[in-house]
Amino acid sequence: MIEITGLTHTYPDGREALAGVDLSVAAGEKVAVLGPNGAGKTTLMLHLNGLLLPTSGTVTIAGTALRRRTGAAHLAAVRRRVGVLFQDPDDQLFCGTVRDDVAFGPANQGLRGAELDARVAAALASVDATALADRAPHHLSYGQKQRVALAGVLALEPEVVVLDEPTSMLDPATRRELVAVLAGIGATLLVVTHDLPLALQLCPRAVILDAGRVVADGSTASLLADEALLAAHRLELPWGFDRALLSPGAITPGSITPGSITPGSITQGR
Ligand SMILES: Nc1ncnc2c1ncn2[C@@H]1O[C@H](COP(=O)(O)OP(=O)(O)OP(=O)(O)O)[C@@H](O)[C@H]1O
Repeated sequence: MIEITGLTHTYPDGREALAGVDLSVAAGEKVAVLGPNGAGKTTLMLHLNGLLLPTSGTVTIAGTALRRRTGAAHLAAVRRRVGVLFQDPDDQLFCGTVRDDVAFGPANQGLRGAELDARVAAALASVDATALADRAPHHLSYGQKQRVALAGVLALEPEVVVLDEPTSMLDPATRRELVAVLAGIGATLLVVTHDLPLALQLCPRAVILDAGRVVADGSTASLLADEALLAAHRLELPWGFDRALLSPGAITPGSITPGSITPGSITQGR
């Protein structure tokens, strides 16, 4: 589904944020993208739907390649397939009501009438935001905005969903509910996060990015169990984290339900 080869990105001021990234992700995989501040995670994410284009190298989504000089038709094809949830939901909420906001993308794709209404209702229900449909997005709390922004992404029924720090501002209950929603998504999922328990809960596979390169790629549990690897890349499990959760088979996709592991149960003191 995602094939990235030799991807470099240098910003106009000369800063090289990606220095040769190679990454393959199969359809339906859930992959966490970990790494210290400034590693290039957001820059990588912005290449997945062509918001940034490679300085060199190629990003191929379901067979459509994005290169330095990619045309509008290729960009549109990729953007139909890849939904991106930005770290700040205010970057993607702009309509007068939540319902209109969630409808915006599918309406742009040509959906109308009952079909559009059903798509919006299903997306809002999937993030437990049905009751917010008539509210003004700019009046919502941060966590509510984030759920509505996710509904807007899911309403497009993307094959790939990319999330940048989806839990950074959520209270524990909202976080737990979001994890359950994301665990149930059939799409290929890439999650950029500093929340290592989230990576473990949601993503069987993780990559560590540092200084613009992939420095580790493997099962999330095995990467998080490698204390030297974590220390080398400024990654830390939360205080009190139960290392038994890193044992093979301790977390399975089936164990993630709205009532399962919470950040509290993982980090509760020892
Ligand atoms: N628009 C920009 N212009 C110039 N440099 C940038 C720009 N955006 C990001 N950078 C630089 O590119 C590098 C990678 O930044 P990026 O935001 O991709 O890292 P990140 O891994 O997402 O970091 P964080 O965990 O802090 O969000 C950093 O050195 C950053 O300062």
